[in-house]
Amino acid sequence: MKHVLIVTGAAGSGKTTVSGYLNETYHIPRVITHTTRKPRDGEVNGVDYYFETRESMDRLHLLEQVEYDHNLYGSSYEGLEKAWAHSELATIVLDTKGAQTYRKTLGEKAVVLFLTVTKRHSLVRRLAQRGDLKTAVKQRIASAEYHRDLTLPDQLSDIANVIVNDDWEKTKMELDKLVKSLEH
Ligand SMILES: Nc1ncnc2c1ncn2[C@@H]1O[C@H](COP(=O)(O)OP(=O)(O)OP(=O)(O)O)[C@@H](O)[C@H]1O
Ligand SMILES: Nc1nc2c(ncn2[C@@H]2O[C@H](COP(=O)(O)O)[C@@H](O)[C@H]2O)c(=O)[nH]1
Repeated sequence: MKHVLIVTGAAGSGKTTVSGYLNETYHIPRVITHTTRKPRDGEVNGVDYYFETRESMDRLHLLEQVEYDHNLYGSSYEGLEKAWAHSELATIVLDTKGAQTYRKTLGEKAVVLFLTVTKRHSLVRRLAQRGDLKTAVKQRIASAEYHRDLTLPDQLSDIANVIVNDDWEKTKMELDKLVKSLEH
């Protein structure tokens, strides 16, 4: 049975890092999503995101779309099918609202992984270390979506796999266990 691992959690919790690790280690493809956000330094169109305008976003046939920190983000069923054509297991990085939509739409095919950290201030430090501009970090941590995604939504609490991503070595071991459980 095909599965998609939904990687969700707050900004800076390590969603993209986790998805990259699963791709490099297990060749699990990531569904590339669409956004109207401007690319960060080093981000490449078609690799990190499909970068869109509000107009081009309107023309897409999306499975779900959200507004997050004043920008639109959305993902398509075609994107998921494209990833599933290569592998029974795919990953997608979503905010918690998108994670809930996927679970409602795909049921048990959507396996949810919620990332968190013990100390919230480490998230801000990680965003700065990633190279995000000071103004961008300030705006992000002031957004309602950032605060919402610090906590696992009630609707996902019974089904989500939770990883406290304080220590990357431990996180990798937990991810290895999760992948093995999905392979069986
Ligand atoms: N366990 C960890 N310890 C220290 N740094 C980490 C850890 N996991 C990830 N990072 C670093 O934290 C930064 C943010 O990680 P990442 O970009 O994966 O977060 P994200 O959840 O995808 O954020 P966003 O939602 O803002 O895109 C990166 O520089 C990454 O290398
Ligand atoms: N519901 C969706 N959320 C998405 C999608 N693509 C990314 N995201 C999430 O948006 C925020 C902000 O991302 P950033 O790259 O600007 O830091 C983050 O939580 C992503 O996981 C999507 O298609 N749908």
